[in-house]
Amino acid sequence: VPLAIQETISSFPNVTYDFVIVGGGTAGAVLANRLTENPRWNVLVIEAGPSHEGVLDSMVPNFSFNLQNTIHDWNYTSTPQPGLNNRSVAIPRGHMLGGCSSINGMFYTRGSSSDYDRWATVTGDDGWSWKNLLPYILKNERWTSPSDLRNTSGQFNHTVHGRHGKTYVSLYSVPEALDEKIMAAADELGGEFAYNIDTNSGDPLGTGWLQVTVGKGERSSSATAYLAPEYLKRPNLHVLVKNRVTKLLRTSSLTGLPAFRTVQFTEGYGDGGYFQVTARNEVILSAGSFGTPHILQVSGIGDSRELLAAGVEPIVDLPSVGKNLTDQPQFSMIWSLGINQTFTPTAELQAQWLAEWHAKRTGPLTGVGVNSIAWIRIPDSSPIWDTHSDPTSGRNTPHIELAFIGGGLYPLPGRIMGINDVVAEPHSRGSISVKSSSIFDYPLIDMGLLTHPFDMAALKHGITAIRKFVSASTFQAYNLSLVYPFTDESTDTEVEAAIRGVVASNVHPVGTATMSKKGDKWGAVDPDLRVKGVDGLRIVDASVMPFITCSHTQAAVYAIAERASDMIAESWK
Ligand SMILES: Cc1cc2nc3c(=O)[nH]c(=O)nc-3n(C[C@H](O)[C@H](O)[C@H](O)COP(=O)(O)OP(=O)(O)OC[C@H]3O[C@@H](n4cnc5c(N)ncnc54)[C@H](O)[C@@H]3O)c2cc1C
Repeated sequence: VPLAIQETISSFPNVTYDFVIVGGGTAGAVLANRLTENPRWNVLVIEAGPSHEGVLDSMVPNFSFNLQNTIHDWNYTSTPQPGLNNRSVAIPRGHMLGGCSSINGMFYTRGSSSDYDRWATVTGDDGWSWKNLLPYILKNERWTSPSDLRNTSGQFNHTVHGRHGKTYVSLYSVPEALDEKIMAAADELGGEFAYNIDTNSGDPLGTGWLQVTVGKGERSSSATAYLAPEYLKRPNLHVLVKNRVTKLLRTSSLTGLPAFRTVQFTEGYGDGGYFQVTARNEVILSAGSFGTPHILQVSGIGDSRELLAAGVEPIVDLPSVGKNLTDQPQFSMIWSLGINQTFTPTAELQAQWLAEWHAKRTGPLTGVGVNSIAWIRIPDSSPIWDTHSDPTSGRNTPHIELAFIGGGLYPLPGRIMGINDVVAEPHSRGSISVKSSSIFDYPLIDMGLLTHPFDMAALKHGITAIRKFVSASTFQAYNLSLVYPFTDESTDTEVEAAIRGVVASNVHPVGTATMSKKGDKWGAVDPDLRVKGVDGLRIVDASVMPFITCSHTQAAVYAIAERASDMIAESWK
């Protein structure tokens, strides 16, 4: 373990910290790196989970699912979901350095330009627009070749990528038989499925190749990138792991607003006693969409009535904390292939793949399981618009994401084919609320999945689009039969019941401490990410997104964190 990462606070030299970052996750690691570029600032990161170093399942792209339900996952469970026949759903969250970027599926998708332009409109800060945020998106990105080193020309647009950032981004690396079918179907059907050379240009609509946060055959997380050994050498960066922040404490204030510059934390579960650290400049909350609102709530910052009911003394009434929880409902349609020759990954093959990965960082384990995606917009002519308003940010924005899952190994297809149907920008909202004054009592997480009827209508539109897609002539050779979660014979009522029976969270919760205009009564932070009505405290993570992006959310989090680092540095220089 490098000196900069320690498990007890007393292992660090006794210094005054200029910034204390709560959560060494996706955003937190970016801030830790950028703020310590200034050698005059001492920065402490407090992370609840362990270090990322040496965790094989986090390094090998194909092993990411092994991390769920382990010490590296917070293992949250939702409340019973009325939209899902009262089922509770699992919501994994990273519990290690790098946070979710250390356990996620590595999809690299930015969303649409209108998503960011909408943030700029609702916050009144043009700095959040696509045009102004793009430099930060590129500042994060280090575009590189996929591990199979194939010729990728025509598979991406080099003008929209950054080459000098920290997080590796590359095209998928394990070609599959299904790939050519997907592209042949996109060609044959055209229109909404037409090939899009780069769905990360700000205009995602259409079918394209997947880009992933993988470089040199390994996962690139915010920990591997921003807390790389060269940065851990900085004497002004201290990273404390396996310590949970339990509360923010009030400190004296010069502005008249309540100040919260002291952080209380503990090793393990509090049995070893509690510690405190006070930041000279600011405390930055980067504990993620659940951790951040929960810490605010146990510290007395939130909806006063809710806090009182949970036995927490309210200090700052901020009713938006924990509201506006937004996530994408998703499920997979699965077909079996009616052909003789399909591929099965035997134990022997898997052992060979692992040996290849260890020796060369190449081979099938460098893949994430998906090579292409399509982003579909419900047409203006759809009857859906007779009864629903459009939740998306603009006309270049999809309602539905399709992700294609093959499971084969070139040239053989897998035994089954899956297509994920995802509502990219849902209407439904949920909430996270505090249960007691102890951080160790998990909060109540209501994902709100499928509580708005538009989201069901959108998923059904997705099913129609998927059926059209697999009707392309290229799929005839596969002799497909739909086996899950309904069949081609199912009635509309059966389909809807099946959807409610299987829909899960797309594990992209955002919006629980949302940005709004300065002076707005709703929202938790101003456009400069300062907590409203509070001094000395900012939030930098997925919780500040006022609306979800039509994407997997890590690219947007990286952009927020890169811009926030500049804003914070600017205000204390
Ligand atoms: C299984 C999974 C798959 C995903 N797949 C993708 C994908 O393929 N592509 C994509 O773009 N996005 C994906 N996402 C979503 C994406 O990774 C997240 O949106 C993003 O990483 C969130 O970043 P964050 O900084 O807001 O929070 P996090 O990365 O979660 O960071 C929060 C950190 O704070 C720590 N913390 C929380 N509470 C405390 C406390 N009290 N004290 C100390 N530390 C605390 C946590 O342990 C964590 O390290 C996935 C997420 C998951 C969980």
